[in-house]
Amino acid sequence: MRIPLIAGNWKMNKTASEAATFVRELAQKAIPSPAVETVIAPPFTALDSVHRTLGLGSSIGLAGQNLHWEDHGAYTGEISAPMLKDLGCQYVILGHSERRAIFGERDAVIQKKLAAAFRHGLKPILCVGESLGEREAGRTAEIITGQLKGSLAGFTATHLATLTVAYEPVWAIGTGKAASPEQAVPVHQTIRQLLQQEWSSTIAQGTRILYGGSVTPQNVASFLASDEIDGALVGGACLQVESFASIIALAQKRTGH
Ligand SMILES: O=C(CO)COP(=O)(O)O
Repeated sequence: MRIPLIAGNWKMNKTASEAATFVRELAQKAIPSPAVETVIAPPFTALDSVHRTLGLGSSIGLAGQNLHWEDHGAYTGEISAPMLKDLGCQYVILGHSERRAIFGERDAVIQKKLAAAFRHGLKPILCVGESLGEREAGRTAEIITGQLKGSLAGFTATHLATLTVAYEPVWAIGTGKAASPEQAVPVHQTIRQLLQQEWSSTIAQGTRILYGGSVTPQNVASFLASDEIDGALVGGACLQVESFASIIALAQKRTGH
């Protein structure tokens, strides 16, 4: 049984003090439920204030938005896995399409980052997704498969036990044009089949695959209606307490809690 995950990727939004106000309100509005896991990924500078505001034992988990593959050293401007752990993170988002497109991250680098996450017990949320041109050229499955094989190369089933994959079509991110469930589900199936082929059916059945790209309170239920879609990675709609809390509530409703 895969417990659905609703994760909010704040991207480069909110100062530490704005973040504290936000999570105080979110903790009041979002009713905790064991049926749906909730995670937020504030910018690095807000992690400490969010962690302190939520307090120990909060039902809202924390994720970093990125990390460096080394634990420490001369890497100006970078943040390591032990630093994220120390600030209360259980998760880290890796391979986001904005990291790939704007910062030139390739699968081989994402692989090293995944290794750092696994080494330190941070659960990675690995993002994959095709561009509009790639989809229109009928290359979606090939692109997703290549990204997964490249970034997951060399990892064992034991490593993958803590992996979450997020399918985020690049053309759906921040555009207000979400994929339809009919477009997303076959890609989720492709991802699950690859996990089965390359690792095991236990890994394939146990790995959560989220959908991301213009998820809103209006469309989240249509994604979660499919057994293939184990939650959502939310961008814009996670920045307001009302909309993120209602996405969480809708996910809980889907699971009957
Ligand atoms: O990139 C995303 C989450 O990681 C999705 O962003 P939007 O929900 O704003 O499209």
